[in-house]
Amino acid sequence: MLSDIKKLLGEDSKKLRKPIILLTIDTIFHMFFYAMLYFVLLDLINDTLSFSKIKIYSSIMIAAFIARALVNAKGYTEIQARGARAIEKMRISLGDHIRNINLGFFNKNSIGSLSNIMTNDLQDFEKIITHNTSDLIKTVFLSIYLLALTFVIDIQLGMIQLVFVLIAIPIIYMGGERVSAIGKYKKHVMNQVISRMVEYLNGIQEFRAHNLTGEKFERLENSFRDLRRESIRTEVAIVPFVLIFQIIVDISFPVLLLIAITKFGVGSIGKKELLTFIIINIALTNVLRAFGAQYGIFRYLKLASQKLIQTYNTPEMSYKYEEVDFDNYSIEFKNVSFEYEKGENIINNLSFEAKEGTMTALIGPSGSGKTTIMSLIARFWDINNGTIKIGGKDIRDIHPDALLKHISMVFQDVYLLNDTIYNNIKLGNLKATEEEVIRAAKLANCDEFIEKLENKYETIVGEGGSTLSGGEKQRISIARAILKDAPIILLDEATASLDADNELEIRKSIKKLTANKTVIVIAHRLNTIKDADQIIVLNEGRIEERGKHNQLIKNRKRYYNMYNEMEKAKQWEI
Ligand SMILES: Nc1ncnc2c1ncn2[C@@H]1O[C@H](COP(=O)(O)OP(=O)(O)OP(=O)(O)O)[C@@H](O)[C@H]1O
Repeated sequence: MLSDIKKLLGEDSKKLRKPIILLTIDTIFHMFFYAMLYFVLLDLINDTLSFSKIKIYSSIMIAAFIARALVNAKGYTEIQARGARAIEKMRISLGDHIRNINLGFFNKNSIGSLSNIMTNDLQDFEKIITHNTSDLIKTVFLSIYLLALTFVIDIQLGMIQLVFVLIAIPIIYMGGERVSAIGKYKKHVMNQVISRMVEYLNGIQEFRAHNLTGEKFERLENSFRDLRRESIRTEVAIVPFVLIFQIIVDISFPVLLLIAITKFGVGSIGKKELLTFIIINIALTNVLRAFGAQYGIFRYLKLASQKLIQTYNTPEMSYKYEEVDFDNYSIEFKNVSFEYEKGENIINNLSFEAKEGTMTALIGPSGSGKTTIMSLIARFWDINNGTIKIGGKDIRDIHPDALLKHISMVFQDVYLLNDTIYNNIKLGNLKATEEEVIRAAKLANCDEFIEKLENKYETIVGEGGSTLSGGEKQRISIARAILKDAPIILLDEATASLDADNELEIRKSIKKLTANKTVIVIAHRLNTIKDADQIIVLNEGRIEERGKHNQLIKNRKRYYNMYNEMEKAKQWEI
């Protein structure tokens, strides 16, 4: 475990040494009470307990008590403060790490499991470093110390004591193994609860619309029930092992006492040794009991650090350059192949060039790979074969953050933070001035609807932007992109039926956003397609046709058919 702590906390683990040492010193002071008890009992037996001796013993006890209080207070406050600071840093670095991992990681880990890692696992790990580790170190240290003292008093008694400990330890270890096994499943159930809760809350509108709230809530309720069952199972799992462990520890006391008294009877140990042994044995029994209880908790909490290490060990996307300047912003795909899951090729040997300052429209049936191409340009995923170059530079050589500085993305599903409209637009460029933010809002045709709101730019938009219409949200995301002013624009046009006003506003704002930029657009509208410098028709991750509108119409193939479909749909709308 200490190696886990070192691995996860890095340099910060050294800062925990001091409070742990302080808390261990506290246990040494704790021993003073047993020492005093020994002397008092000895004096009572020898009838030598005088008032002056009582004064000395009391003073030592009071001094030990004060020393304990001081050391304990210092140790606990330091370990809490340092632990909390270390965990805060870990949260940030874990967030950074996850940001730079290939998105495949999110495919393999559900929302529930990721939330669990970022909240519960980190909290459990915090408990390990702020409470559990020092308590365990204390009990282990004290047990060894007391056991060694037993050997000093009498080797035979020490050996018998050791036998009891050696029988008890594997039992508590087995209990720990059981807790680990069941705890893993409990964590899995916990992930499911969070995932279903997110699913329920996100989809509540949809579920209501389809009269599914009852069924979906039942799904959620079932996961709550599973969690309750697993929580009880985890708690109960350790009980038999702790009980047997404690029975062995408890039995060891009278057995050893009997043997010690017999030895005293036959004269192989003296009165002093017998007394010392009794006191040490009482102390050791208590310490071992505490160890048993702590160990179960420790094994459960330890699961958290394993999950955290696993996440840390997921490699980040590699890169050669931390920052990059491009000579130009042409995008080139050369024999690119890509699969999300092994054996399922989604993009097949794809080659095309989108020249700087031009607009490339991607069209094709659902699932043909349009969104995937966008994600590959932004390096959310790394390709399996071929190269993607921007301005002649392979994007795999560039840090994902550096690459994204040159790219603006406007997607259909706009996610807004639960913050003011102003701050949501400013996300495009955190260094932008107020005038720049308002200018971008005006260019994106947001200004008019924002001015109608009671708190204008200071209006809080609600989680995910729930208080705004789809069109308004999309315009805010366009304002963001205008503010960012990146030379490459990846744009997924809205398919959702926007009202005519909204559509017109959005079209105008997109025109301003995309002027003179390298634009890749998933096109759903005829105007966009007609205006594009190049149209790529995709099917099953392959280019089926490519060219300008007039050219493709003449070809009379898939594009011609799709275009006619769109025309018909347009007439229907009218
Ligand atoms: N994260 C993912 N993990 C696994 N498979 C995925 C993932 N995202 C997309 N796919 C699969 O890749 C294929 C291409 O999907 P993509 O979203 O690129 O298509 P699209 O042309 O944009 O479709 P649409 O027009 O419906 O948005 C689909 O079969 C889809 O199921």
